Amino acid sequence: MQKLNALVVDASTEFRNKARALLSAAGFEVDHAETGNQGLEHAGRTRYRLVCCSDDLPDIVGSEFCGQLRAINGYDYAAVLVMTETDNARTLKQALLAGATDIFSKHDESELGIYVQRLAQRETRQLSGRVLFIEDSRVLQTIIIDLLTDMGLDVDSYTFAEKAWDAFSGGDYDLVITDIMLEGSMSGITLVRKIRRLHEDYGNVPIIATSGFDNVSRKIELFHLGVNDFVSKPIVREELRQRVFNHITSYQNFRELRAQQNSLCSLAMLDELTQLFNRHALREFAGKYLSEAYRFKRDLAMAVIDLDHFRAINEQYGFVRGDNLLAELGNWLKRHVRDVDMIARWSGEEFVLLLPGCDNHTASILMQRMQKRLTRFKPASIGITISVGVATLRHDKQDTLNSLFEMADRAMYQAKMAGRNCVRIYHAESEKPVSEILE
Ligand SMILES: Nc1nc2c(ncn2[C@@H]2O[C@H](COP(=O)(O)OP(=O)(O)OP(=O)(O)O)[C@@H](O)[C@H]2O)c(=O)[nH]1
Repeated sequence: MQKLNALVVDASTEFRNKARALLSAAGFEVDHAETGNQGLEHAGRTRYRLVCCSDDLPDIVGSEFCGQLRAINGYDYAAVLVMTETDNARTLKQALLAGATDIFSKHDESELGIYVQRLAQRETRQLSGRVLFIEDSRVLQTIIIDLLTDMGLDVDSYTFAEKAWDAFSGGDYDLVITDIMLEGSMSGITLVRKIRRLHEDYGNVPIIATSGFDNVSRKIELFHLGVNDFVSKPIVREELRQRVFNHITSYQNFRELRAQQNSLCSLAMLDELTQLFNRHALREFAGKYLSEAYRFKRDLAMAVIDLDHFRAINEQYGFVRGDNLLAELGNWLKRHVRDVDMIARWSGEEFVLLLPGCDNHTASILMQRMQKRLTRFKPASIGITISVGVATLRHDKQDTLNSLFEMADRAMYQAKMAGRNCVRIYHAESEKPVSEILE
């Protein structure tokens, strides 16, 4: 990494001191010169990352200084800032044409301060991340691996796209840099196409294409294919460095945001105590269960499960133990329902289970089985029983989640009335839960 150093060229001691303070605060080591020629001499001896000069030097004008500075070896990519008293468009144009990076007013130091802070942050920020790099020229491979490792990145380098594709399938990369024309049976274009076909977790990785051709229509084709950026050969080290920096940082920011979004989403969907879905999540996902049942004319059952005498359990063992019981029960329920089912905590000690493909009879047999297993399970070492109400979707009545719940809840209430620890089915014909007890 190049040293973070700067040269201030200005005849005014006051301005030199101000500029030195700003640059030092941003982390630059600062040298100074009073005239343009002195400045050029310094620049000839030391390669500065940033040069800040007045447009009104005692010996040469600022634009001429910029031109001569750019001609010195190693100054192609240095930041050259011209400070002016008279902020006008002509000075700006002249300075930019002569090779200045930007022009700042001496009357507003904050702009210069922001610029140097940003530059220092970019220059000193060590990246971390993994790069998949495919290049068949050994010389170029060495140069680019050196650049990327210097930036703090881990590089997996390949000569053939086939091998790179194998590595990509098993790796978690933050960037892919691939030559488009590669030796071997798979081209860089095929590799890009394969990556972009993947699921978004991997398929969104940024891709920089490199190639010796510099044809605009081919570049546009590559963008259509899904390439994010293009660097022509011969590759300019500094250009690639800046592009890599931008792609890696924005992709990592994007991933961080997505992870935050997912965790917020699961926080909003999960019940904290039992780690089951909450009522909100049930409402969110039930639509899919219902619409599939209607669309494919399939059965959909709902079971409302309520713990018996939980108030007495709380009173006997304490609320904390009651909480532990609910947490263990949540975990147990998750493991004891089928993958296709959805279980949610509806309220305190009441749970709702959606059972796609089950009619009343099948659902009640499943619930009866669950009841028996649960009696043996003893969450938090407390023997419990449950009362369960079961109902199925009535296709002719266009039931909703609410109406399905109402029926299953009424059946559950009947189970309580019948002495608890039993399953009751709601029967649509009579609009009343029948006294069918499954024990
Ligand atoms: N520990 C604990 N208790 C809870 C929680 N949520 C609700 N409860 C308790 O669950 C009990 C529910 O009591 P009731 O509605 O009378 O029901 P029950 O005692 O189970 O009686 P039945 O349902 O008729 O068998 C109340 O004492 C609530 O305080 C919770 O998150 N943790």
